[in-house]
Amino acid sequence: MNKARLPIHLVQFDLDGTLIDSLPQLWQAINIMRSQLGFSEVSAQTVQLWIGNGADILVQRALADAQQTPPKASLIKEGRVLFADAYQSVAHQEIRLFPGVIETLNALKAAGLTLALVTNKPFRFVPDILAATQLVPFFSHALGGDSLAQKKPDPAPLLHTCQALNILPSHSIMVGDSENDVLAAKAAGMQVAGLTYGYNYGKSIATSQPDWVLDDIRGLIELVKNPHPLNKN
Ligand SMILES: O=C(O)COP(=O)(O)O
Ligand SMILES: [Mg+2]
Repeated sequence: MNKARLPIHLVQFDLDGTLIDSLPQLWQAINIMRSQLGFSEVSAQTVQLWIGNGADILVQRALADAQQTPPKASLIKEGRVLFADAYQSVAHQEIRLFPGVIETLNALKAAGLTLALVTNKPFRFVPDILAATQLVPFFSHALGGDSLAQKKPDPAPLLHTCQALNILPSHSIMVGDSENDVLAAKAAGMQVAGLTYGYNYGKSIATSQPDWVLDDIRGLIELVKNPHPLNKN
């Protein structure tokens, strides 16, 4: 059944796989960590399947794959430090925005909407990435995966952002590439648009049943003006 659609005042964006293609840098950092620990390198396609639950889980997945068994706590600890050092040095280098991102953010801002960032990436990596991609001025609020005790798919970061900006979840939309974004938005009582070009464990975002499925982020520009069920995919 179609829900009544309320006007949208706040757009919350995911980062990895939605605004930026961070796979090259995450892949590089995972391989640096694996090499330093004496493990073989992996393909970008494999690393892509591990993205979505923050850096700690990414490292755990990369080590479990390397050992073909759950890694010991001491190895995970070592891996996290090596990954963090490697990623810190490459995270913002030659980073690519997905097509239409700047055009979309400009159009939404010009339409008077408030924009926020809610990523599962640890917050310490976020400011350099936003600065390198010239995204800083767009966002009124930004949270990382370690900013609160819970991260997506928990609704807490999305609800926290609504509260901080004094905008109701029912007047907000989440935009992301992962089932974690869709689950968090639904649990928060927000509308949600799923993008097809990012990282979702190799699955189609449509399987999570977001309110809209978009192949191009520029689709948001019309959607937020008229978030009517007829626009629904
Ligand atoms: O850090 C991750 O695993 C994914 O980050 P995201 O929430 O911006 O997609
Ligand atoms: Mg993402």
